[in-house]
Amino acid sequence: MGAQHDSVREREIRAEQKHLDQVYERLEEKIHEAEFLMDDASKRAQVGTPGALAERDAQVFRAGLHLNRLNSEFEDFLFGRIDLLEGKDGVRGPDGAYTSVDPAEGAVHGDGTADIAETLHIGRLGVLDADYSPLVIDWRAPAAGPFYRATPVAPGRVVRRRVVRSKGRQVLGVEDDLLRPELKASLDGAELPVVGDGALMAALGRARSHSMRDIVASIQAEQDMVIRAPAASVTEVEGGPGTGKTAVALHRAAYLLYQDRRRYSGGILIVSPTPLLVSYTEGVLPSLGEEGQVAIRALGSLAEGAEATTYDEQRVARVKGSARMQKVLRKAARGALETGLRAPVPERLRLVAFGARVELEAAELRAVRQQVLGGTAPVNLMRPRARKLLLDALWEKTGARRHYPDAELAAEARQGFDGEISTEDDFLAFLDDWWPELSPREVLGAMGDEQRLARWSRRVLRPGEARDLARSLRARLTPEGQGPLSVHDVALLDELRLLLGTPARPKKREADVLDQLTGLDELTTYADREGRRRDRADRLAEERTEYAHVIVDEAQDLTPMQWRMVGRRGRHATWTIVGDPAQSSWSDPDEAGEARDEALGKRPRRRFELTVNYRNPAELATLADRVLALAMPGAEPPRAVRSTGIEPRFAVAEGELGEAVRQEAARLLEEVEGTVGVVVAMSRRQEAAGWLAGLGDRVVALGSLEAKGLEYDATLVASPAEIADESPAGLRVLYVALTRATQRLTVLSAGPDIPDATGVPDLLRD
Ligand SMILES: Nc1ncnc2c1ncn2[C@@H]1O[C@H](COP(=O)(O)OP(=O)(O)OP(=O)(O)O)[C@@H](O)[C@H]1O
Repeated sequence: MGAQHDSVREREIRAEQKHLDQVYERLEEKIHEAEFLMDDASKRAQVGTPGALAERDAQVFRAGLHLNRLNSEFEDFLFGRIDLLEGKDGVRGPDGAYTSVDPAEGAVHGDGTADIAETLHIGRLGVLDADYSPLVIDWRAPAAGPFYRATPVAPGRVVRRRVVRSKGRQVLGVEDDLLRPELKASLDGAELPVVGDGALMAALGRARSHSMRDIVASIQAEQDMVIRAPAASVTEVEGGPGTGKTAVALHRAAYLLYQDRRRYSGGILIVSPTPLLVSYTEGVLPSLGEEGQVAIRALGSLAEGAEATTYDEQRVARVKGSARMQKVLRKAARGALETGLRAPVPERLRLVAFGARVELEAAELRAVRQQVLGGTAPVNLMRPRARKLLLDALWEKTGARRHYPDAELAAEARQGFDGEISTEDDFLAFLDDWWPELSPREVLGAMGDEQRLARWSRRVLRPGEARDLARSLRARLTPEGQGPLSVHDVALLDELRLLLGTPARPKKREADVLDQLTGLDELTTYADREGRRRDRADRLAEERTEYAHVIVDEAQDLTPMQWRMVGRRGRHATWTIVGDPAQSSWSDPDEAGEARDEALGKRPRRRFELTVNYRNPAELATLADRVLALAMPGAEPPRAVRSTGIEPRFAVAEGELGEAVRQEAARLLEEVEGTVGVVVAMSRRQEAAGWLAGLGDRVVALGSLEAKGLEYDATLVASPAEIADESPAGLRVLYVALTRATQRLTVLSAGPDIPDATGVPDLLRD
């Protein structure tokens, strides 16, 4: 039976190889065509006739795309196949495939036999043969839907689903799922063979590296519903750890671009909690053939120019993230004008005008300032009005108006007066000191002064909170606001930018016509393209302040102030929001919920739930579920899809914690092929890196908040009690730490964990 099975497998691999050869032959033809078209197009671009751009549009675009993606050295260009019964209405779509999801009336014969009427191959992009029948269907096309959606309960027309594994041009293996096992199906007159036992398990068991892989070959039905959900509104997705929320969000970005490239030329923003998660996930979209239009940014890098990676103590983070900061910042932006940040605020204005001295006293100046600040415009943009009202007051003071009974003459004289004064150095210097153009950093720096901040935050923050906030700002920033920002400072800076107003920016560089053709600039080496991809992505992020679609990953962790910052970037956007309340490290979910509602406005929402944990084996998930029960009583954990038979290990640090961590990490490195993550309390983040020195780059140390979204073959969680005690949301943070491993988990206890005789810490006991 085994030998026979092997020969079936080999025969099936040969059959898929034949198809793949055909695909590559066709692709080579397309490359030649594309090169010819590109060449021709660039000649026409040099001639520069007005119609040139329009002429070469569609076909060159497509050819360039093929070329670009083909050169991307895909490991598995073609990865799937479905064998289908005839479609119900016999109608075929533009790609040549039947459009109906349901089988035709007579597709299954009375004796339970059926013929395969259609075979579709699914790949990273669509390829048509010379007579326009599909050789490969793009995974995002409607015809590919059944590859992901069909289940044995609702198979539709799908009889057999096959995952084809290939490397370069060589087919390595096939794995089949039979969705209608009750049928005796035949293909070209022979019985339909079935090989292997499922691609999903094979994919899940593979060792992990420091970058995430795409899941195109094994997207599951509940995930596919999210990926292909219509984009007209807000798509909200909740699911426990490992349910594929991040993977789904990334695949959705690729799907949306495929669906409506024109609309999403406005850019897709993916907001990620940490730079670690950004670098872990940023390879997925290029592997799906999508690059330029998507910017993945960490929360600490969302405001222009910021690159924050440091975290505040929880106590301070709670204040900085709170919606109450809006009021404080508003007061600070206005109050900073009166504090003389750069030079003492002048108390009076004295000038000589029309041959006489004119003067405005402190009280008069204050009245002008109050009048201007009564408006709602950003503070820096009020400067012209302040200037105008000063001139009004000065003009009144000269008494000159009375000398000109004729209105026309008076207006002329006034114009002369304004012209004279407003170019005078003394007046300009006064204005700079009295109404300086403030930068967000300057105001943030000014908030480091305890007395000032106490004034600006009166009746909004408690005195202790204001003190903590001022101290935290002063510890990192100079009084001018220079110095490293914390992740939570960035949202404050962004809010200040809004309150202060940005001076007009220089005009954007004209977009390069060749860039728009996605491909003309791609007739280059891979390394070249990588460099350019980064340049382009950077440029995109610099230039865009608003996006057409915003995807928020780990949405449960955004503070109210961060929701405001993200919301500003998607005022006219559609949204996809993925998260898990049970993993939230924010202490006041209600306040964050309100800010989220405000960011999303009245857009209709579509909700989805993901229920299957693809990451953790059941043995590890069961342990994590105990913490979930404490962190969120009554919450339903996701169902772990596989089991390894390997239970978590419990160890106790008898001596120094660092030494024990090192030993246990070394042990895990022996046991797994891929990566090991060592999760410690945030306060131990620095020293933990030192503990692991010399163990190689397969192992990394992480503060508990940095572990968000990441995964490792094995995880070592050092002192659960320390992690849980670090903040009011500590148990949820511990739940995150315990759900990072794909194979093995070691829990290392120290004194505060109160381990029992078998080393199980108090928090994890049954
Ligand atoms: N359909 C699938 N096929 C293969 N692998 C999958 C599938 N869905 C998810 N995975 C894998 O499961 C792991 C968890 O996915 P992901 O990180 O997207 O989950 P998550 O819900 O974002 O988790 P967390 O909430 O813990 O951050 C990843 O390794 C991902 O590749």
